[in-house]
Amino acid sequence: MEATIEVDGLRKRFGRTLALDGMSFAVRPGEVTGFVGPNGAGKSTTMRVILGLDAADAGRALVGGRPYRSLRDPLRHIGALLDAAALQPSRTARNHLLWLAHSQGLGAGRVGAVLDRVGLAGAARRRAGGFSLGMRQRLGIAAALLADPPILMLDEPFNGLDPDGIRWMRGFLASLAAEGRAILVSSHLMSELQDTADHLIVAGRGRVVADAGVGELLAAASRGRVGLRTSDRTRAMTVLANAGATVSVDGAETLTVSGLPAEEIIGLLGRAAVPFSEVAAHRATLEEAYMELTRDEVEFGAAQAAS
Ligand SMILES: Nc1ncnc2c1ncn2[C@@H]1O[C@H](COP(=O)(O)OP(=O)(O)OP(=O)(O)O)[C@@H](O)[C@H]1O
Repeated sequence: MEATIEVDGLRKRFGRTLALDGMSFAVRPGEVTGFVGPNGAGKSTTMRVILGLDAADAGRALVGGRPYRSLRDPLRHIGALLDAAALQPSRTARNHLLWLAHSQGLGAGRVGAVLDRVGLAGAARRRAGGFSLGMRQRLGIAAALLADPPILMLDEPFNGLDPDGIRWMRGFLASLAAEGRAILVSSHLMSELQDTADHLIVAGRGRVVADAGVGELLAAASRGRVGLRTSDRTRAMTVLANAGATVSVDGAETLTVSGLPAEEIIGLLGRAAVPFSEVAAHRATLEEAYMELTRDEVEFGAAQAAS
């Protein structure tokens, strides 16, 4: 089976709310695809439709080329974590997974392996009710991996993780993708996906606002900006502005310059004897790329709120 998720033209209305308005994208194998967007953009609804938990009013969602409901052993095709809190608190982690495996006809063989894989082997005999949110996320992912599916779909798996947990999750998702799996992971904090996502689907108001490779997005957001460190900010700003650059202040000694290449900046400052200790092409963060992509969405939202 192909390790892909495809959604095409999904529409879904809840009463007066149009939750999905033509949502369309594809998730490819061997990649972590970040699914991002502000609250209410339709991410969870899309995931629920993919799993057949909500029916779309129009459009279709395919898992490995087929609707979820038509899959014979769905857990062998796609593992999902939608709500880490959905567990029986009195059960131990191990018993939770044994129960799941049993109820899905999977056998107990992989329970130890998945507990190990998510770093919960030491807590296997502890009751899940006493787990932190981060541990619950790991347990939820262990459950999603029980049948060793080629596709994983995780709704906000970074939620509640401390910095160590976030680092662990990034590496973990990357290792799952490196095994050839297709990984769809939602988040509303771009910084969490930095160094993990290969591809981004940005959602806004029920549809896709941007769908692109992360490298491409970062390059586009970085283009033409140069960071400058100088102990004479005022003179540097005057010299560069006179040469036609746009200059903004970042910190006490740092400026961002657009409109001039780094070599020209170095030449201009040198000729004017303005001291500087660093001139470097700006490397955008995922957060900046996202802000640029969603600027129109946000302006629209602000204008709406004001009207
Ligand atoms: N069962 C429901 N009944 C009514 N409205 C719903 C229901 N589920 C979702 N919605 C609405 O649909 C819209 C999309 O919600 P959804 O949860 O899919 O967004 P999201 O992108 O996942 O946001 P979040 O990051 O907050 O989870 C929201 O306006 C939400 O209030």
